Amino acid sequence: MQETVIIGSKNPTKVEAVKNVFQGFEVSSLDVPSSVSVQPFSDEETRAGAINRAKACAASSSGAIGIGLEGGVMYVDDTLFLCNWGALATDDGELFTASGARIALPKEIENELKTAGELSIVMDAYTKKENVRSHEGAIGIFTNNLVSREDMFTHVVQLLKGQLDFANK
Ligand SMILES: O=P(O)(O)OP(=O)(O)OP(=O)(O)OC[C@H]1O[C@@H](n2cnc3c(O)ncnc32)[C@H](O)[C@@H]1O
Ligand SMILES: [Mg+2]
Repeated sequence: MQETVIIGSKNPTKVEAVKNVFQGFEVSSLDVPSSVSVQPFSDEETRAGAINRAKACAASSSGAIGIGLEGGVMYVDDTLFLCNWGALATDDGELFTASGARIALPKEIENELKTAGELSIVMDAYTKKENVRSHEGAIGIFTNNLVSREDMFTHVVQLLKGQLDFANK
């Protein structure tokens, strides 16, 4: 029987990241709530969103591995950073979490975010593009396309799968 992995998002950057790492698995996507704010503003809240999504996916289908990936922002001193968290939950109660690479956001973006409330809105306005969050993402824009949102999430999913493999070897 093929093992099933359910990713708690329809965002293609997240779905592709899971497919990149869980090759040979059946990967499906499910739009589940993160049950945190639409724009998490700390590591704790972003990680909680990832965990909520992973647990909801694992609970949705017997024997499935659930994965949650969540984007947020957090301050280090007075600099706002992009942060991302992932969680992997199994239906027998195992839970692993990992965070992604961080990059400082320009002051202009930080200021706009205070008004707009959501980074996706700010990024589309800033780049004059549509749906940056489903393509290169903010991390792609601010690394001049060297690291895309899918690349960053792929690394997070590798960190999750690696921990699962280590625990079950
Ligand atoms: O459909 P879901 O899975 O919710 O995918 P999303 O793109 O909304 O991603 P998150 O909810 O995980 O991200 C939380 C918020 O931060 C925004 N965001 C996070 N990373 C971003 C990025 O790299 N580029 C643009 N917006 C980003 C995103 O649009 C949300 O407002
Ligand atoms: Mg979202």
